[in-house]
Amino acid sequence: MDTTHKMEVINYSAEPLNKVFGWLPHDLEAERVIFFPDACPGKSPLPTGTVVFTKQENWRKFAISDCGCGMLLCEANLTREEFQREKWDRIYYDIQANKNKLGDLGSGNHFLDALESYTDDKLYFLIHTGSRNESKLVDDLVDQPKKFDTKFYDVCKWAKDNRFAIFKILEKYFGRLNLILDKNHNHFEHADDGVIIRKGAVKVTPGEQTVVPSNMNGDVVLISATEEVERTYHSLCHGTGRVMSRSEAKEFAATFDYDELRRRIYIPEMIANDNIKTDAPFCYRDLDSCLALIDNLIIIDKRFSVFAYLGQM
Ligand SMILES: Nc1nc2c(ncn2[C@@H]2O[C@H](COP(=O)(O)O)[C@@H](O)[C@H]2O)c(=O)[nH]1
Repeated sequence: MDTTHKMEVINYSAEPLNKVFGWLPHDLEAERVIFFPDACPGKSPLPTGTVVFTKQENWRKFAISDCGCGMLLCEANLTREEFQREKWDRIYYDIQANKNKLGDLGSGNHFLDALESYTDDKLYFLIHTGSRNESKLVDDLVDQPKKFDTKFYDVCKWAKDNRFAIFKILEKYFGRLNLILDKNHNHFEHADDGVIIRKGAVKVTPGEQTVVPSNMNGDVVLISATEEVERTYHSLCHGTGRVMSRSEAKEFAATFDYDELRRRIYIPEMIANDNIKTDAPFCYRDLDSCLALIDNLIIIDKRFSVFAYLGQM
């Protein structure tokens, strides 16, 4: 870390400041860094759940990895009772057939959930996926600003098209869907005299809605941003974040009750317990304690629970 560079830090996470600070790249020179409740280290240069405002010339190396990844929330013109497991199985095979092309959900933390609301009887879906291998196309361009920015926008467009390709597959089985929102949480934005990098964080203006999921067996909330998001470069978190690494999760998985999980949510049998062990519910933080940390930034509009899952395809 360049100790001569003064960096303002806002910590909305429950983690101690010295811990989250230690997750930042040693050569980052930021004016301001915001850690959200989902802050956690990952494979990318910046930790997940982070917003950075920097004037550093070579900032692009910090913006790479799963560029354009985001979440799409939509509503069916059907009731929850009209959901059919057979259709969910067929969606699994349709998505699997799209490996390495549009409509590829991918593995890791990416998922497709069927949701039910606590306040109405409608059927909802949440799609979380990104740019798959396309994202790597920007990695070698970090020292070529124009090419990097152009390719980055292309990759974000691909990631959005990817979510909409899955949306189309859902429509094939569940009829016309109404889009509620589609938000990219891995991107950059040129600002007046610097750049804002959002890693695992969405852009929101006051009054705008976004979605915060927690885990495959946890609740999801649709929230609106308050005026206070002016303080966070118009940003909010995109999840609750991991509490343990994938290797730690493998140890926990040995005693986890997958039968109980499968009784609570429908997971097609093609997805083995072993496949979901590093993304199982115990890997993630609790939703309500995360929301409490940002209660001045949000209004909760709607709450859902997950009742069917697809992932690790
Ligand atoms: N509803 C679900 N939420 C999930 C699932 N797996 C993870 N999560 C939450 O989403 C974010 C995704 O974050 P990312 O950093 O992996 O992009 C994560 O923070 C969890 O809170 C799931 O299967 N269903």
